[in-house]
Amino acid sequence: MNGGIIMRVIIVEDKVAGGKEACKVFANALANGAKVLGLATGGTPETTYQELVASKLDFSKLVSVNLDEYVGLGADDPQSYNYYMKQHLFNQKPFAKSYLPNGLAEDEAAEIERYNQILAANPVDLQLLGIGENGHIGFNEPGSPLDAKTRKVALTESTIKANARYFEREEDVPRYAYSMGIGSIMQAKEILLEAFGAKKAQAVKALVEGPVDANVPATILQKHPNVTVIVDKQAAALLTKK
Ligand SMILES: N[C@@H]1[C@@H](O)[C@H](O)[C@@H](COP(=O)(O)O)O[C@@H]1O
Repeated sequence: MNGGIIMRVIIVEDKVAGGKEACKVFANALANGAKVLGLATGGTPETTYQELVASKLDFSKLVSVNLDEYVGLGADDPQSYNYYMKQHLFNQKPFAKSYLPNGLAEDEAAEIERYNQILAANPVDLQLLGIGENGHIGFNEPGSPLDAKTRKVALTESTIKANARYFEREEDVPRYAYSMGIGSIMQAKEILLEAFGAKKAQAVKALVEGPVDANVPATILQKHPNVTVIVDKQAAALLTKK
């Protein structure tokens, strides 16, 4: 239970409508002086990025920090999250500075430290999140410590399978990633989580109605004071209160 904090849940027809709602949340954050945007990858935020690209919003004086990156993939690798961000947002709407973990860093501990320093120097005003079918956020898989900062994480089999659609073969999906920890994510002043499609319905039910449970990492968001959840009808299907 969330101790009285209300999570705003917006149910939309589909992911296109979801992207439009999300764009409003971004516009509002910018109007309120947001300087640092926390960004996410995956299929879910694609419509949001389309809306942001089409909008008049200006990110040229803002900083972005991303949640995660696959260990072993460089920024020029089409499957990397660095590449994804350039394709979906940065090429069209550049920021003053955009940070992602470096999947090719030789010294992993130094890379984690570097990213934590970036986050300390750039507190996130609005963090965009998707959600894994198993309730993961970033790459914080079930059982992740709820107070962790950036770290190297092993992907679960379910995440490897879910993300295999972006790779030629399932064997090509990296087994590790650098991810902002749940503690880092919870530092954001405001959080916007999106979920579209029936595969996310169970995770969304746990997120909105379940108890806080480290086995469903997203449920910790119930303890955050400013969370908006945008879901389509399919992802909202198991919610009891609509
Ligand atoms: N690390 C990412 C998450 O940030 C993302 O939210 C999730 C869902 O992805 P999708 O939006 O493609 O369903 O999967 C990946 O594992």
